[in-house]
Amino acid sequence: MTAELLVSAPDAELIFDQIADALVETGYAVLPLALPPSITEAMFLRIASFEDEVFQAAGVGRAEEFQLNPFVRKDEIRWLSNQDPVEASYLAWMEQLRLGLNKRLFMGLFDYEAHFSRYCEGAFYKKHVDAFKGRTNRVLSTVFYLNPGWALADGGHLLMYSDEQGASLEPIARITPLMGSVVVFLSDRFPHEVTAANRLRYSIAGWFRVNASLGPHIDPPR
Ligand SMILES: O=C(O)CCC(=O)C(=O)O
Ligand SMILES: [Fe+2]
Repeated sequence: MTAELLVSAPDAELIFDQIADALVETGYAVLPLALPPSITEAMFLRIASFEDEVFQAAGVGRAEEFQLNPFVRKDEIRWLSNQDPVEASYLAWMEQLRLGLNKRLFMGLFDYEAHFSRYCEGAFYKKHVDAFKGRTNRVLSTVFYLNPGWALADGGHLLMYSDEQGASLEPIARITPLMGSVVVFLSDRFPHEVTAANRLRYSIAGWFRVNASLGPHIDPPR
């Protein structure tokens, strides 16, 4: 076996099977390693290389409802684009996932948008849902983590709640943002939060969308 084979990508079709099965069973999937290590590594180097000015304060709501609210979220973001070859390789993998899920689950996923997120020390994102039932075209959320050697004491956990639970109840999942992990979940089903990070924390949040355009009204890209 060559060295290249040893570090070869996890079989994408198998990964897509796992994600599809988990979505059917529980509505969410957590995979410790999904993307080819070369993409993970390159994306880490990319986000780590950004100057502060590259990021913008993350807001809440979309379009005319958009507002900054540092009591809700303190992460900073930068949207991905196909202009950069590294970002394009990540988006290409997500495109494969889009097609793979449409094939397996007939989800009608139409496109994908994603941004880098940077949580500086102390940053958090309070409990929220990524989509309100019937009010959005975001249907499936993805989060990808780029943090080598994340310890429990580093905080910054993604806590997922079941939508039937009240505010005080225990999360159904507590996810460590460890390098290479991927979380995929139905956007309108799971309230979730990012607890305060005790060190710099990188993730990429993304959303598969359905085409919600009706008649001549073209749904805005963002
Ligand atoms: O970074 C994470 O773990 C999740 C971020 C998130 O929930 C979001 O950006 O909507
Ligand atoms: Fe979210």
